[in-house]
Amino acid sequence: MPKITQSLDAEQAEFDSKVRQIEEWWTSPRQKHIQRPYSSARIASLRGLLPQKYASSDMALKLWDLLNEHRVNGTNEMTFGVTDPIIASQMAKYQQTLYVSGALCGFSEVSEPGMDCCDYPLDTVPKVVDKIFKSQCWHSQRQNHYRMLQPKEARANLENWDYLTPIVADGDMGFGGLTSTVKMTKLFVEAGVAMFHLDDLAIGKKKFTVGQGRTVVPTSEYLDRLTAARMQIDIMGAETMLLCRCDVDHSEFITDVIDARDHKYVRGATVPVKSLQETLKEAVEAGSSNPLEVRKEWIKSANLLTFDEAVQAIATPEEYTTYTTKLGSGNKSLKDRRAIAKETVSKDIFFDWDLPRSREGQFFYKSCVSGIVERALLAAPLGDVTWARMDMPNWDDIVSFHEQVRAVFPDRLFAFGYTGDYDYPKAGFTPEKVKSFPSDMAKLGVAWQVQPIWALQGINYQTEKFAKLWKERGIEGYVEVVQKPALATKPLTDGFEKPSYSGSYLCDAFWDTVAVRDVGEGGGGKISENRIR
Ligand SMILES: C[C@](O)(C(=O)O)[C@H](CC(=O)O)C(=O)O
Repeated sequence: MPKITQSLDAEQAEFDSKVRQIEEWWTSPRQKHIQRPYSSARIASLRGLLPQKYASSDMALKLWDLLNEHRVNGTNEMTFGVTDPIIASQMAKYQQTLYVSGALCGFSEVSEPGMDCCDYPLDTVPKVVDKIFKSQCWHSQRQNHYRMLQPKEARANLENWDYLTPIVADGDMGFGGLTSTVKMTKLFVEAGVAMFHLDDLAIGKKKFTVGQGRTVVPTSEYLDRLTAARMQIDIMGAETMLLCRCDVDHSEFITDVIDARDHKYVRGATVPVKSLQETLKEAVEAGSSNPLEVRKEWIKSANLLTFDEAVQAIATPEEYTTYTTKLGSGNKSLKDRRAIAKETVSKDIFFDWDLPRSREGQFFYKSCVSGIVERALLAAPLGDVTWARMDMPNWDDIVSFHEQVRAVFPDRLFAFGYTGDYDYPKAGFTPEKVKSFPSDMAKLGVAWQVQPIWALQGINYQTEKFAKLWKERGIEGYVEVVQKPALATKPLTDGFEKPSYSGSYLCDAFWDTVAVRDVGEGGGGKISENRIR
């Protein structure tokens, strides 16, 4: 291996210049809102010596412009989840972005399918992004080639789609410790993603049917995750956008109480009872067949409250006012809260956040809008877009959340996901309100909106209909219900009619270019690239 012979002075000058370049880059309109907790020199020192350029940067800049245009106009992009390049190609005609959903990938892009538990390998979603991005490039190539086969005037009548729609992808909770997040980020950038989201959910603790809610990680862990991703994007010198998703809404647990900023939302038992785990163990040993019911009863008996709620329940109204005044608006730890309560409230406050801890050690957590706002505000400077993921669309909460964040960051971009099983009537939405929901949210700055799992509900529905038709009517049904309408659809659904979706012209052009010959009838007609040139 040859040694690098550069002088120390030259090496230092090169390094200093790289640091200056990074600093300049960070002041660009796309970058200037981001606040890094690390220096440009640290990033320069973390880079390798071979400068790389990533398509992810081009796609991110495109997305950045698109979403900011929407924000300024109070409009929005509407997209849906996709894992299949064929579906992605048709979306390009109506959507300006695509979403690669983790839930969908977990169902269809792995050898062992399962519910949206993020238990698939960390490269699963990046691989799907890579597949779709390459297909977008291919469509763009074949369309461009086909157009350039035609004389200039004829091109006016041809379809001309922008297949290079920026891809937004699901980074879930980063798939492990910080080095996993770094590796996943690298894969996303290399795959051509425009933006990906990282959530504050706990790894391995997504539960759906056991009557328990989501689990979030401490604020500090969430911010570290986002910082790890941002650092890796910076190391790569990419423009890739980071979407900070916060899952506090409807979260029932937090994994740890290491961060005092979370203390006011942690719930504890306010009566001296046996711990939940002891109670469950004893119940099971005594032959209980319904531990869920035992858990429910225990929760009732323990009167779970946050510390401040426990103070309010015990103190006189005057004492509580003195308590909250002394508390101020800072993020006091439980220890500080206890000390203030001791000074201001005459009775003792019983509060034990260990008694309710789950089998896996999680603490009970009170989800509320202020909790989401606090996290979103802390996360915002590390990312580009904010998403408060909601289990149910509560309009008042949606307005309150976005208004509070916008009061601090007026130009903030927001995202929103129409989770598949939203029950709109139950959430108080009239049909009119459902209709205006996207545009109402757009006025709050929610520039990017997604139905993440259409491919489950929608494709299942369409496939079931076609499977029935095929069984009952065979090829006649196919011709009448699929082929004829597909070929009659304008714009074309790219179903076997010229301009050839299959890319046959492109394929023939390769032969043609290599062999410098006409491709003959049935391929590209008599047109050859060499003749056009
Ligand atoms: C967006 C999401 O993360 C996904 O994996 O698609 C899911 C989708 C859903 O549950 O509808 C989520 O919102 O958690």
